[in-house]
Amino acid sequence: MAKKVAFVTGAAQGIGKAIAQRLVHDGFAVAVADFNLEGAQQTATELKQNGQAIAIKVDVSKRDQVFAAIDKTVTELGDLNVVVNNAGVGPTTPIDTITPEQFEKVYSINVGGVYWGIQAAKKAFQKLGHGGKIINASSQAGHVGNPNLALYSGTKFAVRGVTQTAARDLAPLGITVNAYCPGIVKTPMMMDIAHQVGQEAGKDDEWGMQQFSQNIALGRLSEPEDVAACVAYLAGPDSNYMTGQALLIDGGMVFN
Ligand SMILES: NC(=O)C1=CN([C@@H]2O[C@H](COP(=O)(O)OP(=O)(O)OC[C@H]3O[C@@H](n4cnc5c(N)ncnc54)[C@H](O)[C@@H]3O)[C@@H](O)[C@H]2O)C=CC1
Ligand SMILES: CC(=O)C(C)=O
Repeated sequence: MAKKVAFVTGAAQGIGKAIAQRLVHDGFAVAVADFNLEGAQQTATELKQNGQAIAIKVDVSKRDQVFAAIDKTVTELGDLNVVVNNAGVGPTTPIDTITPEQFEKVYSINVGGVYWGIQAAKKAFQKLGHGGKIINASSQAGHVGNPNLALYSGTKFAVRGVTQTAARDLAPLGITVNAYCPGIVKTPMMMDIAHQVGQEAGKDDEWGMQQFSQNIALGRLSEPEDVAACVAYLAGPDSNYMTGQALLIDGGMVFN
């Protein structure tokens, strides 16, 4: 079987790292792309014990950097089949505290990074003469408004909209576009959010996390690997007849 190549952003840690690990396990050569080059290199070194991986520094909010990172992936790994636009930031932003600078930063990364990843993937797939799969990070917070996350939640609703429209635009090229919507995942991002929510209420991190974990039907927080398993499905042939979807992987928090 021909080698498959995946490009994963935000793969130095957390969910992106788990996705990169799972895709290598599934036989992909993986480009670990992150703003944090040292972390990306560390992940790539670990992945190389089980397969092929490279590390690439990229700021996903910068269109030119995303195109250059995808070009580098094709040059070094020889193909491109899957692009996972996973990188994101999640500051807590009570509605009246949002500044133009925060708005610019969070939308540039969480939404801009998805637009640039889609454009660069489309260009590369067309140049390579085949279709491909684009997979974007949304969230349960992109299905229901989460308290104190007005800015973040807005970006994750936007990612669902971008995913649906891109799915329609790119279907004639043999490109599918889907999103994954994790619930509360034990990663550095979620630990930071729990810490901030706890501090604002004069409570500790554990209390902060409990505010998010109360309504999970399956009764536990998510591991990054829970998300990676569903992304592996979106990256593989079993999801070939699926496009424009936003898959909820939240242990049963949001039912729609
Ligand atoms: N942790 C959670 O509970 C949930 C996370 N998500 C989403 O999943 C994705 C991954 O989240 P986590 O792993 O939890 O986050 P994390 O904060 O643990 O890791 C994010 C990674 O993205 C990288 N990154 C940040 N800004 C970047 C930029 N401009 N360019 C390139 N890389 C950049 C960071 O260096 C880091 O390695 C995000 O899009 C997040 O919004 C969605 C739902 C729940
Ligand atoms: C960080 C996030 O996506 C949450 C709380 O759903």
